[in-house]
This record gives sequence, C-alpha cells and structure tokens, in this order.
Amino acid sequence: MRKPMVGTGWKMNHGPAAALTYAARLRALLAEQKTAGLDIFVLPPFVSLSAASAGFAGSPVQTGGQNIHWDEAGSWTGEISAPMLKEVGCRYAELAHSERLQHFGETYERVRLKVDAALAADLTPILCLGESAEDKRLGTSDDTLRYQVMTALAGQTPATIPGVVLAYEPRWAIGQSDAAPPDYVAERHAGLRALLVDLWGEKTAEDTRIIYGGSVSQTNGAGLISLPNVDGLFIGRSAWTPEGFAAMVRIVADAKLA
Ligand SMILES: O=C(COP(=O)(O)O)[C@@H](O)CO
Repeated sequence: MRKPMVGTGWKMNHGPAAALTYAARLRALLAEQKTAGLDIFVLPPFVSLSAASAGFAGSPVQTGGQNIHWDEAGSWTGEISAPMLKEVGCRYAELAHSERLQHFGETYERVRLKVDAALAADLTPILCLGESAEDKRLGTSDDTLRYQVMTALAGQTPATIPGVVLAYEPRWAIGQSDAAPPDYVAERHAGLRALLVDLWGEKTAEDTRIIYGGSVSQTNGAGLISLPNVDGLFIGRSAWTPEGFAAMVRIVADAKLA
C-alpha cells in the first residue's frame, strides 16, 4: 500500500519567526484531526528550516528543502547541500519545481545528480514533473513526462525508485484559479504509473507514490485526491495558512483513511 501524502511548498514565504508561529498553530489544529497513516510535509525557505524543524519536532509534520546542490560541500556560492538539509532535520528535498526550471535554469540532467545526492543523504526526493501549455496544446504531454522521468531517474533501480516521490504538476496549472481538470489529471497519472511499470516493473510501480500539485484548493481537493493513481496533494497558496493546510490534511484523510 502506498502511504498517502499531503504537503505544502511555502516558496519564498514565511521567515523563521513566521515559521514558528505557523508550526505552533498547525500542530494545535492537527492534534484535533486524523493524521496517523499520512505523510505530511512542509517545505519552507532555507532560512526557516531550522525554526520549522524545531517547531514541528514530535508532530506528524516533517520538513524539507525546496532545492539542493548535487555536491556534498565545496565552492558553490549560494548553494545548500543535501547533508545540510539533513542536519537541520529535513526528511525531503523538492527537485525540479517548474519555477526553478523557468527562472533559474534548472535542467533534468542536473536534477538527476540531485536525485542521487538526496538519496545518498537519506532524504526523500520530491521530483516535480510537468508539461508546458505548449506540450498540452500539441498533445505531447506524455512524451515530455517520459523524458523528465527517464532523465532525472536514469541510473535508479527497481529498489530505489519507491524512495522517490513523483509530483505531477502541470506547469500551466500552477498559480492559477483552478487545478487541471480531473479527467486530465487521471490520464497523466495513469500514464506515469504505466511508465513506471514499463521502466522498472509492476512491483516498483505499485510501490511508488505519485502526487498532484497545481492550484489545489479546498474546492477541488476532494475530487483530485479521490482519483485513481493520485497518492497525495501538493499545495501552494491554499496551504500557506495553518488553517488552510489543516483543511487540506482533512480532505486527504477523509478520502484515503478508513
Ligand atoms: O507550485 C505548486 C503549486 O502552487 P499553487 O499555488 O497551489 O498553484 C506546488 O509545487 C506546491 O508548492
């Protein structure tokens, strides 16, 4: 069974003081809700990671960074390594978010090195995948997803792939007023599952989580999480308040936990 997930990336929001306030409030809210059986994560900016990890210690919420460098240490000004994330209490490393691809020159070739670095540091990579609006228009979405998976996960094995979380986030659906249509999401997730079977076999595909992100909200969340092959929700704006995130956790719990 794949453990359901629900998480948020704060992007460039919430400094250390705000992270502590958020953590205290979210802990209080989640104490009243069903959380056992879910993997719940928050991805703060780097400077807020220590505060967030301390604020969530002993709670069901785990933290992660929004990027890593592929090297463990060295002359890489402005970069952060996977062991550094581990040291500040992280469990996750988000890789290949579309905003990093679009604005900071990230490539899937480099992301492959980052996947290796994250796994070597005992972090779970959250590997973002997603086609552009142009891919969608041309009907090449699945080709693009295949390229991204094969490039970022080259060298991985049937044993290591389930240690990676695939986050399907169509680029054209991020930061919008609504998510991608459910039937479209269902097709892409089914395609990704079939790709995993093709590349690494049935068992690996069965064990690997594929979550959806892109304008998830309290309005569309229940419909998305109930789709086959959607193992979790990855939320931006709608989870930037503790109340908003707690509501999304409840939606995932109601759909996925007995
Ligand atoms: O970018 C994401 C989605 O942001 P929304 O504001 O929900 O569109 C995803 O990676 C979560 O950070």
